[in-house]
Amino acid sequence: MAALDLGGETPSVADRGVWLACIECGETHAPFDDVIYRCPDCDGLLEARYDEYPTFEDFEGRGVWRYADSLPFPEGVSIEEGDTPLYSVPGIEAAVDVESVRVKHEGANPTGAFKDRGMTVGVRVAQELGVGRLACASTGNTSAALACYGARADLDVLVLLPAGKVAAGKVAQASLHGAKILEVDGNFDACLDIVAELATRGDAYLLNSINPFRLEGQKTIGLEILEAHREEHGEWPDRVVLPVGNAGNTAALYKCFRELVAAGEMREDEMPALTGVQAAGAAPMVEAVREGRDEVRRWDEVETIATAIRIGMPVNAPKALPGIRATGGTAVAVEDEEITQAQRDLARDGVGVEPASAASVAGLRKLVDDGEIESDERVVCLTTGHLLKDPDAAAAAGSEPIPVPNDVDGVLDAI
Ligand SMILES: Cc1ncc(COP(=O)(O)O)c(C=O)c1O
Ligand SMILES: N[C@@H](CCOP(=O)(O)O)C(=O)O
Repeated sequence: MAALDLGGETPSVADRGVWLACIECGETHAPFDDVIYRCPDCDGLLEARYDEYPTFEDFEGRGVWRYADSLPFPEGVSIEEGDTPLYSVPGIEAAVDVESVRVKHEGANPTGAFKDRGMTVGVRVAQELGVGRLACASTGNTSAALACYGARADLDVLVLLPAGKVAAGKVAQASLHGAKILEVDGNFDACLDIVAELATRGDAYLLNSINPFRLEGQKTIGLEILEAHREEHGEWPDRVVLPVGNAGNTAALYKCFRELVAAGEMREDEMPALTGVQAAGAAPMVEAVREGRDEVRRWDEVETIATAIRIGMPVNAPKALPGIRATGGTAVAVEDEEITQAQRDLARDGVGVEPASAASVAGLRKLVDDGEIESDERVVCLTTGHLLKDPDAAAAAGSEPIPVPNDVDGVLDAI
């Protein structure tokens, strides 16, 4: 372990080696005395900090909790999340002019999305704080994961969904795991505004990605990518391409890389270039990156087939934008048709994903075509959720079943 910090104030309130620091003013706060989501002094986003940052040698075991030395607890409310595959995708690799493409498939998590990594940590923190009710706003996957992990921890779960805009598989998951589901006549951002207000009033513990402990769990995506990529290629990837909604993963991966720099595992100039992809109909981060702005402008009207990333105000933008810049990354918007084509291409390589996940591959293709990604780069695309999350989108992207009569000749005619 390396006794290094990530900058900012030396903590006055360290608790078990972990504390919260404001990314804006640097003020530090005890993590488990009170429930806080933002800096009480300046309203900035909070980040977990530790008195030591582990090296790869310190990790043992499997899944998210293999990385317990970089998490706030030695174990969590776990159903064996993490340890997802880093697939080769020969068809995509042949079609895209880069050195290599690998796909980190987070659809292989217990509830079929990366959110489980955040919830195994976040729900453990909720237990520590002794809260009674967990809550989130969701485009679907967060609600499925929170319902599942809340059930496992025997805690009440409340979820607010944008009415009519959440894929069927996700609502079914939240429902069966026992969450109370409220459908709001508004988009995801409106749901988040409401649930954040409930949390501030103390009516629920918020487990969206504004919660800094959620992102601690999601940091392990980066650790797994780096370990697996180095094992296969002998080096870190040059670039990680990922879909962006609330920008939690972008923030978490940047934090992962910075902690490895702090631990002496990685040089700053080796951090993979974080490359965010949004749907053209919901692209406030892309707009900010392309216009060189430090702040994201809220989009009130958002629309895309990739309902998981139908988000107009990414709450983690103040963490994610610096990550994209510091790593030499970029951001790009893709059309829904490009997303659907990438979903088909991934499926032909044997990787079944929901539309938002396919955005990463669509974005890679676009950036290569535009000459923004070089042919000598080793790239990892993050696919964030399983195909069955959104069966309607999958069926629409696939081919229609052919009705045939009940006899061999009829079947032979059809083939
Ligand atoms: C399947 C899927 N992909 C991507 C995202 C975007 O991730 P983030 O909010 O971390 O940017 C989400 C949710 O936001 C999601 O559910
Ligand atoms: N895609 C998300 C949107 C909410 O993101 P979060 O990471 O802030 O919880 C979802 O599945 O709800």
